[in-house]
Amino acid sequence: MTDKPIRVAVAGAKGRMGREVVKLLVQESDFAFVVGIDARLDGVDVGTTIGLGELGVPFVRDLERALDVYKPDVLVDFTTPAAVRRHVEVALDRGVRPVVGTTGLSEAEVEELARRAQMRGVGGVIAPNFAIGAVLMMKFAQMAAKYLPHVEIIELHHDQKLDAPSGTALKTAEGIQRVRAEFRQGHPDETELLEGARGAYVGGFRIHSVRLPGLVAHQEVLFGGEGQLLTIRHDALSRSCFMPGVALAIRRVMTLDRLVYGLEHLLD
Ligand SMILES: NC(=O)C1=CN([C@@H]2O[C@H](COP(=O)(O)OP(=O)(O)OC[C@H]3O[C@@H](n4cnc5c(N)ncnc54)[C@H](OP(=O)(O)O)[C@@H]3O)[C@@H](O)[C@H]2O)C=CC1
Ligand SMILES: O=C(O)C1=N[C@H](C(=O)O)C[C@H](O)C1
Repeated sequence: MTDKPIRVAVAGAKGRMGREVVKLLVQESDFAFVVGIDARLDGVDVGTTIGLGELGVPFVRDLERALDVYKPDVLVDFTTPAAVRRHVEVALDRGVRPVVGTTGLSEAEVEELARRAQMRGVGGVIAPNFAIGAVLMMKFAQMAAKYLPHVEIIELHHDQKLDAPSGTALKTAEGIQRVRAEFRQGHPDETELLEGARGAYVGGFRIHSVRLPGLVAHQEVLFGGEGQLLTIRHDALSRSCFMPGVALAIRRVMTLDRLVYGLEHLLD
């Protein structure tokens, strides 16, 4: 007996990440791409819109209708910080498992969504970064912070990004805060001559956000100690680097009975 393919809906299918996800879904035989969600392209074929040729898979304007009519097992979401929370709620309430790459959810919102998933008995994955290299960068940064607690994060992204700091930078900071006793770095009398010069303050250290055309997604975590510096850096040079993580999440979410935050929870 062959297993049935996993039915997948994609919110944000015509965006930079959504397009890559659609390519992934049509390449892998254990996935069936059933519907795209887009407010402005109701009824239009997703494939022709994103240059993949006719796929026979429509865009549907309304998320509720898309889930009710096409009955996906999984909703992949790469949309915007403004849309993502409601999308996850709608999916969970219908028993559809969310796999979310969209950033901008606060820790409190993630906790609230995890409670909702538990109440409904539905699995889900929220991962601010699906690239294995970025997951390792966050892990290495957490290891280093225990021994080198003076740290600054610099994240660099393309200039169309809506949220700052990035979800990856915030998750890196959360991990560091778990192992670093809180203290305020730098000189106590330090003054910003230009507002924002020292970046965003989180638990005693700083996150700096750079936005430029030409960049994709990059992050450095810098540690300083007496007579030494350690830099941990990850560069996403192409959005294809996120796809193995997305594929893993779609497959693994089918067996989860809770919502997990971070790809690391799906790795050995
Ligand atoms: N977790 C990870 O590994 C990664 C996460 N990201 C995150 O993914 C998100 C998307 O990034 P990216 O693809 O670059 O962004 P894009 O702006 O290229 O794509 C977002 C898409 O979502 C659509 N959209 C907006 N609102 C809705 C809605 N309510 N319903 C359905 N579709 C909607 C947009 O349509 P329109 O333009 O018409 O509004 C657009 O097509 C960001 O939050 C980003 O930080 C990005 C890369 C990796
Ligand atoms: O918007 C992006 O591009 C990215 N967003 C995610 C984030 O905010 O961390 C992941 C990656 O950095 C690319």
